[in-house]
Amino acid sequence: MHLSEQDWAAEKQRVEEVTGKIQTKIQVLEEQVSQVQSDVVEIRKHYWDDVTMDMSTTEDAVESIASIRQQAEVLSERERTHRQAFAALGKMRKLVQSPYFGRIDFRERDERGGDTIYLGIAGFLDEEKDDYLVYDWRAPISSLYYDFAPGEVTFSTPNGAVEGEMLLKRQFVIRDRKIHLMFDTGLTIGDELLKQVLSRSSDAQMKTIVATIQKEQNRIIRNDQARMLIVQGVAGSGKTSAALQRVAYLLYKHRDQLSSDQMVLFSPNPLFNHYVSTVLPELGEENMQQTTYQAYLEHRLGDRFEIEDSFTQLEYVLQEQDAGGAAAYQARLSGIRFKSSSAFQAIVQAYQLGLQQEGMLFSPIVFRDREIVSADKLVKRFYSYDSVIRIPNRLELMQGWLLEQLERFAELEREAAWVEDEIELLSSEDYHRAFERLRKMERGDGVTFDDYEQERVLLARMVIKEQLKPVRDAVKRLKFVDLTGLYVQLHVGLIAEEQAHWSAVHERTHEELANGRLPYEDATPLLYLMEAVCGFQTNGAVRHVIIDEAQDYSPFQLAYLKRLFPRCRMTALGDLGQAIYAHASAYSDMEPIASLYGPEQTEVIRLFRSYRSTREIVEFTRGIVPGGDAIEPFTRGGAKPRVIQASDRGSLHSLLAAEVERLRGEGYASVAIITKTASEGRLAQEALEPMLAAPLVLVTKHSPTFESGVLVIPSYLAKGVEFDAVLVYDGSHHQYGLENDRKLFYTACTRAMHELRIFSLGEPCQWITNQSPDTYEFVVGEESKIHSLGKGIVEAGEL
Ligand SMILES: Nc1ncnc2c1ncn2[C@@H]1O[C@H](COP(=O)(O)OP(=O)(O)OP(=O)(O)O)[C@@H](O)[C@H]1O
Repeated sequence: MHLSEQDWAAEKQRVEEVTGKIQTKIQVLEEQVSQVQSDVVEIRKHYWDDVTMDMSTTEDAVESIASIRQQAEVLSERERTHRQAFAALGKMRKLVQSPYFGRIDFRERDERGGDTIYLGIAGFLDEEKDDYLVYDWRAPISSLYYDFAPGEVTFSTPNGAVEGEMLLKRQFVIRDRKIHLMFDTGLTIGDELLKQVLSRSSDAQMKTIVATIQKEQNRIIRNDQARMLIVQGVAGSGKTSAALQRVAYLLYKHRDQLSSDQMVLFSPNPLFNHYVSTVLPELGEENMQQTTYQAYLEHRLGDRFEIEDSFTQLEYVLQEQDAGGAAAYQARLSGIRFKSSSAFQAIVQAYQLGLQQEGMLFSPIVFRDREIVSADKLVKRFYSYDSVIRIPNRLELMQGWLLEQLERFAELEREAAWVEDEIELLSSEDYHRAFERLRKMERGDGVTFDDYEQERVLLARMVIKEQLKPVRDAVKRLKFVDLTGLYVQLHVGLIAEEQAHWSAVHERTHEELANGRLPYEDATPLLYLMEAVCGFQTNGAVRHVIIDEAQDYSPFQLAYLKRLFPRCRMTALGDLGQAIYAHASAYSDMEPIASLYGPEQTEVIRLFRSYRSTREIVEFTRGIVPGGDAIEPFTRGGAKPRVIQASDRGSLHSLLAAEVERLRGEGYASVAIITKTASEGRLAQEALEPMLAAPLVLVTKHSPTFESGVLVIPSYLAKGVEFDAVLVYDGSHHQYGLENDRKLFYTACTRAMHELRIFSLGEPCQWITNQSPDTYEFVVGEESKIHSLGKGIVEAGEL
């Protein structure tokens, strides 16, 4: 809609006025911050000057403690004020550059006149006039902007619904305190603006979307009812974006009860953690806790086993599958699927119940190769307790008993020859340390260190105590429970159940665990068994858990997370089209997630519109997955995806290198060569690196971050992220020919924002050839022609 010169002049003037006032506020805050900062420094410096310490009588002592406490309170109040002022200053510094992005004129029903409301990433109050010059985008009234076109509207407030009429909706792009763009919009938040935002080059880190949140995304962001909110959205539909703005919204709405450390995001990999870590700070909020499921497993079981990660498991599955899938592979696949299921969880539960009566296994308590308490004795002790006592409680009783046994053992060991030897071996430093420690320990007992006999007794005690420490610690951590044995025994019990390939599964599990390795599919069941036996751990402090790529979690893992966070609300983001793990492809809908809290507590929001990629890319990629017809492209045009067939690996690399150079020449900042596996990635990197002008970075599961530029990245690590241009390294029938490869291929292709090129060594896979030929261009690349063109950069289209 065309805006008049007066409109422009008025809005320009307003921007000047508002930014002027924000600037004044910044000065005030800067002074406040520096003042409070010096207060804090002063208090810390003179902390003890203002404290009166007198311990002569009880009253004096009480007074002294009160005086310390008072001083501590003064300090902590100042520190809090400093934190708040500093955070407010950060927000104002952002706001002054771009104070708002939207305006709505709203008249409440049965009222005259109306209000003009400007929306920005934070609110700004003109304190003198008590007037909000900018409303926070999360304020109740701001939802009008995202949900309605001008006309009849309604929004919810804590005091109920407010109805009225929206008279105007206007969008702005303000940078460096200047209006760059301004227009009045209709129903959706200007497609034009969205097009502009989406056309820009991708970044190594995600951006906020507050200025262009779409109506269906707003439903996700502001949903405050569901215990379990499932967002089932197609690739690039803004699931992650909506979830992050949702965190910001919840932190704002519940600012008195909720803090960022009570929210946890489970990311698909550490790279993704880094990719999304800038969104909340950009919105002036602190980041929530970010982790991966793998990191949690490491935290719980890392001291007992070398835990396989999900990527290594996936590499195994993909490589063995391509190698023809021998019997061992089939057995492992079947084991992975079964061990991920709720049925297996129920078996573990039933097994734990059975252990109340019989079957508990323990490791003997051993010290210096001597058995202090045998496994048999431990079993007898365990079953000597009343059978109504729960297993974890019995173990607690055993723990106390064992610690007593260790005390007794220590007393008896005092005369042992090894103790004498150890004392002899004490260095003079050790000896001195021992002396100091003993002096402190024995203070008041009238014991002196001059008495040789006394000295020897004390040193012996100390030596034994130190040497026994690991045994005592292991007892405290219930490590005398033979967890591995219990888990293997569970497998033995299932052999008769005729579960497919079970003998092979059992053998493999046994062998791996015996070598201290824990396969990924066993990690959650074993952890669950450990907790069922030793006592469940829960985290009641966490109030919101967000699971990204939720389709990649097994039903068992989801149930585990539910138990771990008993007081949380959950947001699960998923796309079945991208379910790439062997355990995940075992189910074909979101049922395992949907049934976690039951239908009454669960709400599902579906997103069909894909924002990441151009219309042409979406029209191609939606043909790869079943049900892809429902995917709606956004109206941003670009080139059709191009499939380039090479006859041998040499020409594949030449074609790829030429394409990379061409795309870089066109100004694309991030170009990703996506391989199926990590080993294919290494091969690609070695071959291509010498052929390219720019450095070629190989991204592995150990890379903590990635920057823009040219990357080689395995498909599963590219999950959740995006690139200006994607070059699928080898989309041939040979590489992606099986049904199991389809989702991996889809995941790789949907990472592209502007350009998609699929190279193929030989015949392309059926996920390409089954599509309508209108959706892509097909080129047979011939190396001879590359040379004949006689230039470094070759356009595949010219071949
Ligand atoms: N309302 C919006 N305004 C601007 N950009 C948007 C909007 N919604 C999504 N986007 C952009 O679309 C891209 C994809 O978003 P996002 O990564 O959140 O999608 P996703 O559904 O999590 O994708 P995937 O499942 O494929 O990883 C991002 O660049 C994001 O900034």
